[in-house]
Amino acid sequence: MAPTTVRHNLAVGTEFIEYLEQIGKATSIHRDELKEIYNEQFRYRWDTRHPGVLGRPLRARISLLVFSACVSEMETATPISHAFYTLASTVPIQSIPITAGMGKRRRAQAIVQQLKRDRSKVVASAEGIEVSSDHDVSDGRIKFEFLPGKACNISLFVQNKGSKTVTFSLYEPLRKIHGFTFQDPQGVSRSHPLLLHEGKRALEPNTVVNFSSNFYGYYPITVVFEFSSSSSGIEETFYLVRWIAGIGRSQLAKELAPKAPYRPYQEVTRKPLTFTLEDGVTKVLPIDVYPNRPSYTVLAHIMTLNMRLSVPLCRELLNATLTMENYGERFQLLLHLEEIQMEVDIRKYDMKNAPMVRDGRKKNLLVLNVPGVAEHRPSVLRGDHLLASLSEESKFEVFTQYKGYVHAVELEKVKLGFSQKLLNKFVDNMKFDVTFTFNRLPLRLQHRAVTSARELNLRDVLMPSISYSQDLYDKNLEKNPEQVKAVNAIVSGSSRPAPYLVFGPPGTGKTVTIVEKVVAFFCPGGEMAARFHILACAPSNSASDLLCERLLKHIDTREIYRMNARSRDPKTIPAVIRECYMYPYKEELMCFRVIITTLLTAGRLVSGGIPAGHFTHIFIDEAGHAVESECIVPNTGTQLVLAGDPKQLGPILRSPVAIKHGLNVSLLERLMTQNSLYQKTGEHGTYNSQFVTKLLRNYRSHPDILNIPNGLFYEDELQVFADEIIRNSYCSWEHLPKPGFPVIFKGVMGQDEREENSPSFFNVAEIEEVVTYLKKILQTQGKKGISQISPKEIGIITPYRKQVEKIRKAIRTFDKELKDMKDIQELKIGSVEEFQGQERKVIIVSTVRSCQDYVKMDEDFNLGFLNNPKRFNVTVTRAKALLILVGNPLILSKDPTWARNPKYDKYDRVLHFEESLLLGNLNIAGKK
Ligand SMILES: Nc1ncnc2c1ncn2[C@@H]1O[C@H](COP(=O)(O)OP(=O)(O)OP(=O)(O)O)[C@@H](O)[C@H]1O
Repeated sequence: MAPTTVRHNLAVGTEFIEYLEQIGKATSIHRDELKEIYNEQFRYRWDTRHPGVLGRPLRARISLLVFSACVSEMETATPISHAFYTLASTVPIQSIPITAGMGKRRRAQAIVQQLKRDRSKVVASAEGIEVSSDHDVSDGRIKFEFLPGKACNISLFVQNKGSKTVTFSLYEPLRKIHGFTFQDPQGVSRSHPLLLHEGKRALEPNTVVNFSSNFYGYYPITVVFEFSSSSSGIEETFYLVRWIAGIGRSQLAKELAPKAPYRPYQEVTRKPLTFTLEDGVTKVLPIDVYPNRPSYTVLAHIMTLNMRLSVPLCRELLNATLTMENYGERFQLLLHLEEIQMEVDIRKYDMKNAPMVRDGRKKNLLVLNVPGVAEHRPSVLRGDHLLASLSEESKFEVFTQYKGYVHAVELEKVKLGFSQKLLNKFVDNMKFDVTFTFNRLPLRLQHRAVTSARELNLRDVLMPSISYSQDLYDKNLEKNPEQVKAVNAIVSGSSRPAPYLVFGPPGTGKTVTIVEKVVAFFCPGGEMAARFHILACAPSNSASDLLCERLLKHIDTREIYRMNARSRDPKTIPAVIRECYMYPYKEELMCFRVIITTLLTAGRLVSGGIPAGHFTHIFIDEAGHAVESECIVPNTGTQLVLAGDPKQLGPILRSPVAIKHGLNVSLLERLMTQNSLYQKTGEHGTYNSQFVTKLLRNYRSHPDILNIPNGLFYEDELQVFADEIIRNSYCSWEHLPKPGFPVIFKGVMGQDEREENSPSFFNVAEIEEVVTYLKKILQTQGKKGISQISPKEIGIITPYRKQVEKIRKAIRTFDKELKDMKDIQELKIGSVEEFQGQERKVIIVSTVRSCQDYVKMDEDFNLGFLNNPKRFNVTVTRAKALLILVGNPLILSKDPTWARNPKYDKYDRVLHFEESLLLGNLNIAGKK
């Protein structure tokens, strides 16, 4: 039987009204006649049994369904602050004309338009009617706490404090949530309405909400109350809405609860400033690799002053096709646009009246508390600077801005080096207005790279059309497996001077093939090795660390140098590759066979004067994740090898304008989609292996883990080649809902919360599940053939930084069993970005999102898992043997990627997810 969701009921209800119109019975109000039509004619029309709506006056029921769906649509479509619910007190729902030509959707929209006027009308008392409870919070919200397994009763009182009699005809939850039941001593219904006489107080509750759940979590429900009163002989219907939520928090959840209510940063608006700048004290000497520009706030200013471009010329440039002639200018403009957005974004964090104190150990440093800095909001790194002015001077016409260099970032505190002039007059708790800045070095390096592209003659790399080395290429290699083909093509330089691309789905060995195998080939020691110098890069530190760790297995440590940015916190570097921060002299650097660094830090090699042509090969792993201008930061015109997957995370950018004009398309993706050398040709649509190799053998995951991404993103081309013992190592795990199927979806009714100034979200109910599963995994030692697992073989992925921080705290600080466990620090907890390129035997994912209101925000700011197929893809392809997904199925099922499962129709899928809530545990693909 089809499930009776609100939406489904709405569909059936409106369909039935249409049917009544078709048979000329639309105006019938006779209950028995409608009942008969419904049961005898309508209900079994298409062999689908529609839900029973017997026993209630049908029309009224349908109108309430229409109303319910409208309110729930409003709830889901708009952020709370903008969701104005106006109940058409002047236009009763029943009287809205429903014309035959009007589609269901339009009809619902028409009603929404009438309802969306004033939320307060459905919250506050109307006609003197009040719906209240002992648990009222405010704004129509009723929250109560519960303990798992213990029933709770919440009394609701409906009272008439007005001056005329009102009829209370119905109450109904908008959507059924497991655990809630309603008791109603007076049996209010449309057929038995209750008259509420004016001024009469309710002595006993009209409605009792019973709730119980065996699980902690956040269980919200929306209840609609229907009333009517007559005015000048006309009967008017109106509605009140109450949002009721049961909250169950364990001890851990209480410890992780918001430290203070969320208060978004207020933009500190200031009049135009006249100030003198007083430089501070820094340990890190800024290097000028490219002329530093003043900070910009206005697009026209940049274009006219710095690029000498008028606005129409900018528009023309942005819309033009990318050529070598406009390459530098176009990318510079895109980078400027990105910078403007960075400038706008960082202004949100500026602080007013922020106190500073002297550092306890180093008296020449001042300490500023910056909430959110631990999660890079704002992003403040060692070597960056900020500007501070004395708050008491801010009203002066002219005042001094002190430049404070960041010496250290510790949790929420930033230690700053200011000039002696400020230190001389400083007393503890002196108040400052603080302006944050961002480090322009990455942008400057990219400006330098794109402007010198033409000068360095990179046409053959960026717009390749030929290869000089055709005869070097061994055609026989085509018979070999893809990895061998790729290695040989690179070694023989088959694509030169064009870049060689290695792309393929997750776990197909791009990193291994290209970096480990090729680099190892070039570095056997001896005479041959002396000819080769390799630069291996990746866009992020975690991917570069991974390259280094893997190469260290094959190459002598003395041959490799992992170059880290000075701003990098040494504590974040894996122990095996921890390096000192002093850069070796140029001559020393040039002796290393392999240098590994991030793309941007590679700019230091160029600044440091490493001659063009020193590196024989430049490898870029995770190239799909890098902005094109980042990819050419290290480029000196040598053989470039790009490894990546355009279906995984792309470049992360802020500016919608820069994104619209292509800055979010990586070099790898541009070549693959726009350059004929890298496209499929011939009858069978094959790639030219002289320039590109596509890897299709997955060496990482169990087939059931791969199944969904394989179908969704790779046309089921991926083949399973993962080691059988490893991939099956959790198939007999006792906690699998379906034995042999190592994917678990754990449905959790949680709440996405924020705290203090941090805009990032967390969800404590999900953290509890993550911790519970983690313990189960770690406690499964040698049972039923499952071998002991070390924390370093487990990864926890979540899209929000706050959730990362809270999960870390839960595991490393609060949980008594976990915090002292051996190697627990090695358990990686991070964002999807930090897991790109990584793999673990077991992956636990916390999706966090539990409120539909924020989904649009995630989409706009490129956050979270919803509406983000690339992030979904990276997340679900990290696990080798066991994947556990923890999330709210009601929210996730609304996302096409999460909900996509061709085996179910729309309603089944919703039921399927809802069932996971009821059962507590569901194996997502296990139900066939
Ligand atoms: N030829 C091979 N034989 C056996 N195992 C392999 C082979 N190539 C790669 N692997 C293994 O497969 C796993 C995935 O490899 P790798 O990380 O290089 O994949 P990738 O394509 O770079 O993945 P991602 O797209 O997720 O970054 C690793 O554990 C690696 O050791």
